[in-house]
Amino acid sequence: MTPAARVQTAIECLDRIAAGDPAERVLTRWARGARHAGSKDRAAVRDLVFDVLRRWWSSAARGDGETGRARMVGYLHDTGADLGAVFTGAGYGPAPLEAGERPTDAPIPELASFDCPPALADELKSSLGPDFAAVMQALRDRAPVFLRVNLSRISRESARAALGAEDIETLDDDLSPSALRVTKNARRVHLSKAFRDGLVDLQDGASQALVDALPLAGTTRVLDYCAGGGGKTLAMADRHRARYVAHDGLPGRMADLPERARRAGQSIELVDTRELSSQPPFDLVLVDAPCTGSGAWRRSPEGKIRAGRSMLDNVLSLQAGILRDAAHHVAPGGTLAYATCSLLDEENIRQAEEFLLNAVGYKIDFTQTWTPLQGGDGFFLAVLTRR
Ligand SMILES: C[S@@+](CC[C@H](N)C(=O)[O-])C[C@H]1O[C@@H](n2cnc3c(N)ncnc32)[C@H](O)[C@@H]1O
Repeated sequence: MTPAARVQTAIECLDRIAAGDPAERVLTRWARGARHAGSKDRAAVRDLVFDVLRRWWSSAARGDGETGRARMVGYLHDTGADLGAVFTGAGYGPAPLEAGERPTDAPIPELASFDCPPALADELKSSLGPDFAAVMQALRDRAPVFLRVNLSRISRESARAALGAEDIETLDDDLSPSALRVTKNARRVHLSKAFRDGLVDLQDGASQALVDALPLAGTTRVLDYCAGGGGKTLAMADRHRARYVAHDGLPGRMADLPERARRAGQSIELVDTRELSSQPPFDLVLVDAPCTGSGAWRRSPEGKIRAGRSMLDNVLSLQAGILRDAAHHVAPGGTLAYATCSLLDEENIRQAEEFLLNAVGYKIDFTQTWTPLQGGDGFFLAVLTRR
């Protein structure tokens, strides 16, 4: 595909996403039908679509319209691209720009310039305070790719050297002693020997920092109540030897965990909700709760364009129910660690405080937050101890 044809394909995908189709489904459907598209084309179209999703409002304001085409005009203009070279109509590219389609350089509304979802602007402003503008700006760009080094198997320095031998360049990252930031050939990580041998895994740097902060020392039984793909289960298991049990309300989400655990040389027991009810209580229960994902909007920008008050209200009641249920599995003297990748106080500190109002015998030990200004995703952690 020519670069212009990739742009036209991204425009068509954006129109479907704007109509409500999930981005992953739109991209998968297009890729299945596009026999002419190679892996580089698929990656380029995906990148373009996700770039525009990250800049949903500024691209519409700059391109003066809400179609995929207007947004693409606004986005490409914002990045300094030569629109005349792309919008030629040649090689399956987008048709030439008409007179009324010129992008604007006039000032655009402040919220649009931050690409802040209007429906949650007040919540984001009050939660982020003086960091609001800087965090929203950071969320307009792609997330860095981080690796977690399995330090029980290899040092960070040796992992960096092993990756470097396959032309994958990385830098140590301050977020965590296990974190490497990939600076070259991130797309090759999956194919590398270090990855296949379980010496490194893909994991955001703030996720790793969050696991560093968990009071795992002295625990012998640990439950990851919302384990999903098991990123945090595996990070915990690499840091501290204990028996790890993984659970998820949607067990299908854990489908990759056995293979990831095998690669990492870890043993993780997977249970469903019924099996969990007959397990003895745990020293530490991690609840990495479903949330708006606002801290990870760089990585999953579709969440930003779908965000709204009713979605937030739904996750708030889901989180409250999950906390109540998970608390039943904490042993006396044990720890309930509540985490989200949200930037919103309502999902974070206020959710933890609400839980404490009704849960007898718990107190907050400490809380910690990370924002994209530290380089990784935004995260919140409340460590609650049970008497
Ligand atoms: C933020 S994700 C977890 C990510 C995972 N811990 C990781 O590090 O990769 C939240 C998970 O909560 C799960 N979930 C949703 N409702 C749940 C429930 N009622 N009980 C337990 N897990 C639930 C979702 O299926 C999802 O996998």
